[in-house]
Amino acid sequence: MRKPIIAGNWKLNKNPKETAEFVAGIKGKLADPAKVEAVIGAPAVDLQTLIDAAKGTDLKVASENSYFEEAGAFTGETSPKVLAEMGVDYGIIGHSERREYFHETDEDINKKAHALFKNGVTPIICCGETLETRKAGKVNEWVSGQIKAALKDLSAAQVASAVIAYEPIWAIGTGETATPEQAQEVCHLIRETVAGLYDQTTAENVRIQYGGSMKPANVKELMAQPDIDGGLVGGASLQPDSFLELVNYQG
Ligand SMILES: O=C[C@H](O)COP(=O)(O)O
Repeated sequence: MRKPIIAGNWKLNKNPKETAEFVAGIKGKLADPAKVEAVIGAPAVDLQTLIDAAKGTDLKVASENSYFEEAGAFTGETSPKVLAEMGVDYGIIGHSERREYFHETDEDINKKAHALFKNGVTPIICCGETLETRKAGKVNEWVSGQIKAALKDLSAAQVASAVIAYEPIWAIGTGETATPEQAQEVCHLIRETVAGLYDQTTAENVRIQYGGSMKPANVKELMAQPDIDGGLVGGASLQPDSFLELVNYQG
């Protein structure tokens, strides 16, 4: 049985003061952690504040990016080893904004996945197609290609414990959400891809999130889809009330 996982991704928003205020706003109001996992992904400069503020709550913490090397002459990068030492639970990697604006490749993302696992941080591996790719009818080959590349040489046990986020780029921050059927279709394809690469048990264990304008108004119908196990949420994760509505979608 896969536990639902609702993860906020704040992107380049919030400072440490706003981070502490946010956690104060959700304290004591999160869903039963046995029923749903609540995660916030914050900018690197806010992570220590987030970790400190989240102590004693059920909120888990994610980095938004990390490098594939642990230390050395890599100015400006974030070490997966240090993230682990700090107590970060999850590491978002391969977000389409990283791929587009920072030219991250499938190979980089695979190396980052290995580096996170090596340090005991669970990756949230993002994938998803552009509108052009969708219009060209190439969603399946595009997304399954991203998944195959991202998972290269990971063990079945690692993949079973990972989270994959399907985020159609045309639905990110646009207010335009994929229909539950569209989201389900691709999340199912991702699970099938994992089954083909590994086995049925691994595919049944890996958690798959949908991301792209998920909000309180559509969370229930998206989460009702059999292959959607959670959400990776940008805009609607920025305010405590809206994040709480998402995390508490089961009522
Ligand atoms: O990582 C989150 C996604 O990019 C979705 O962002 P959004 O909820 O603002 O559309």
